[in-house]
Amino acid sequence: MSYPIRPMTPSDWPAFLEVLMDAYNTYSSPERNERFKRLFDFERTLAAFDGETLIGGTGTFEFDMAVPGGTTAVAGVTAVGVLSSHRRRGVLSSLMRRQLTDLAERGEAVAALYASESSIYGRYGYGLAAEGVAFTIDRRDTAFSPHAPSDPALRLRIVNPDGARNVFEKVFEAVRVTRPGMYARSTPRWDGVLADDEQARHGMGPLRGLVAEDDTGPRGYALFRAKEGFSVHDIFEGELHLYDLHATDPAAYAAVWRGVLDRDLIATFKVPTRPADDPIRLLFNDPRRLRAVAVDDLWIRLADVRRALTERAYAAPVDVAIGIDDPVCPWNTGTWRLSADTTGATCEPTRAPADVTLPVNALGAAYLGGTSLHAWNATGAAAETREGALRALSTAMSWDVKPWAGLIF
Ligand SMILES: CC(=O)SCCNC(=O)CCNC(=O)[C@H](O)C(C)(C)COP(=O)(O)OP(=O)(O)OC[C@H]1O[C@@H](n2cnc3c(N)ncnc32)[C@H](O)[C@@H]1OP(=O)(O)O
Repeated sequence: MSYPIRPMTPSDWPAFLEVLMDAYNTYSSPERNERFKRLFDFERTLAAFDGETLIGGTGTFEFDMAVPGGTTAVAGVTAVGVLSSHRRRGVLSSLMRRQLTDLAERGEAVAALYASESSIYGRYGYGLAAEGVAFTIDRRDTAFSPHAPSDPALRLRIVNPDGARNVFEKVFEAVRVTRPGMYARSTPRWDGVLADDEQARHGMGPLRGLVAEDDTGPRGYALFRAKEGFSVHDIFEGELHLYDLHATDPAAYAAVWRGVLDRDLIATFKVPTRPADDPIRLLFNDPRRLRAVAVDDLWIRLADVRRALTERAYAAPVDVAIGIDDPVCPWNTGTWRLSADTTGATCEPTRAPADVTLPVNALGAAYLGGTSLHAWNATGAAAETREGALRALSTAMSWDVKPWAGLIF
């Protein structure tokens, strides 16, 4: 059966919410729904219909996202859901194909998403491009190394997050361009970050803010929630969840972390996601005590390979003909000559034989600089016909700052 697809209008919103609630087995408060709606540009949504009934949908946000060497426009794919009565009939596949076609036609070369399950999006040409780490830290194990930076000019201040939004924004804006994957936060996006209703709390206490500043202004901040707790012997064993922590310089970074870790009466700190190369691992005296677990961060799909490859810089000069077979976005199929260096790149179709052949997922996975192509070669998914070409491409696509978006959308 085919299910016609068209962009949603505001009048489709209640039906779309019903689909999402059903698909995600969840409930969302009216306040949260309203906040969610404010994030959407209806022209960037798509819905599938069975007769008059909306049975599946998705949308994209327009992000200014950091990539190696700068920032570029990236479509952030979100709110993918299909009514449970209509699953496994190809609705998602139709939505994905249409969405990627629309993006490429609009000149948006790169799509990004957070996947609810890592088995879903590979078939549409997405590759896992960024990984984060989650930490569970015992309060007794948080000593810093004696080499941790410090600055006596820094002061810590506890703030009401609502009243300190401009402080967070200032620090975040300075930091976000430095790490591939981080994206600009619009006002409604900050509304979501700072939301503090019952649902946002997930059983924890109110959102609290901590700012590190000196006479020149803010240099770092953290956003967290805590929950008091007790052992059977009435010993305080509270828990703290750290959500957002950014700083403009090493001393402020260390000061904000210390300000969080030094809170009394907490037994365990949980940090759902940090960058894989988070410097906290170098600051801890005994880094293994951070008890790190890898978590998926961004999946990337090159909707327009040619254009996407010119929208980032490269770590080393490279000149390579890349063969791509892309059944989902057939306009990408062919051989592309990438000539690039540390300042930029050109990418043109070529009749020359390919030096390397890659699935489009591999290019997506490597796009933000965090994934080596070696493993793709080792699984047989990628291959080279010119010796050394794959390693040269992999080296050029790598980047010294690990990618991470750090905020699910
Ligand atoms: C970016 C985001 O928003 S991530 C959120 C994704 N949404 C969810 O997880 C909500 C709950 N799940 C759903 O709503 C649906 O099951 C969806 C959207 C994941 C899939 O929708 P469907 O319409 O059933 O997918 P569709 O029928 O097009 O399936 C296409 C293929 O994906 C496979 N597939 C679909 N869902 C899954 C899954 N959850 N896990 C593994 N494979 C899956 C199908 O088996 C099919 O495989 P095939 O191509 O080999 O035949």
